[in-house]
Amino acid sequence: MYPVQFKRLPGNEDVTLPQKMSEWASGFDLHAAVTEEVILAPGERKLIPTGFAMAMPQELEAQIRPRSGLAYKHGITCLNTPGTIDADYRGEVKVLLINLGQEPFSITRGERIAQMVFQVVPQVTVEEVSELSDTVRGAGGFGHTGK
Ligand SMILES: O=c1ccn([C@H]2C[C@H](O)[C@@H](COP(=O)(O)OP(=O)(O)OP(=O)(O)O)O2)c(=O)[nH]1
Ligand SMILES: [Mg+2]
Repeated sequence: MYPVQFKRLPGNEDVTLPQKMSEWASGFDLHAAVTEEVILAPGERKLIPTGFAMAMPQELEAQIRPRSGLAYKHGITCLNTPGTIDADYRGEVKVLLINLGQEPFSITRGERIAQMVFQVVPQVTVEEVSELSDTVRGAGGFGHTGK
């Protein structure tokens, strides 16, 4: 178990902190901390506040992912999915939503807009080299094995 801390930001006492909606859910649902109703027009993107900041062990990251229900029913997704929350970030967590649907979408305070999944990030060493090891695939990519 990795210890993660959530800090409610001032003025957001009424906004639910990230929470799992079922016992074994991967994601903690994130709630909008908008002060008034926000409308996303078709094609429009907006950065939505969540009203909290957090701290996690340095070997973790958090990913901000869309909710499939909003994507399926309304075409609402995260533009930068998965959004990356670095372990050393102490600012407010925000969600970059975009409306890929045909209708305006309304976001009200407290509504669940996205989810956050924690991941372990392997620590690596890097070095610059002049030759890489050979593989069967080589430089083939972008569909070179067929459709
Ligand atoms: O969906 C997101 C993505 C990022 N962030 C915050 C946390 C993250 O640690 C920081 C930087 O994100 P990222 O590295 O993706 O953005 P950047 O454009 O590289 O900014 P920076 O130069 O600050 O790293 O912004 C969010 O709150 N929500
Ligand atoms: Mg960055």
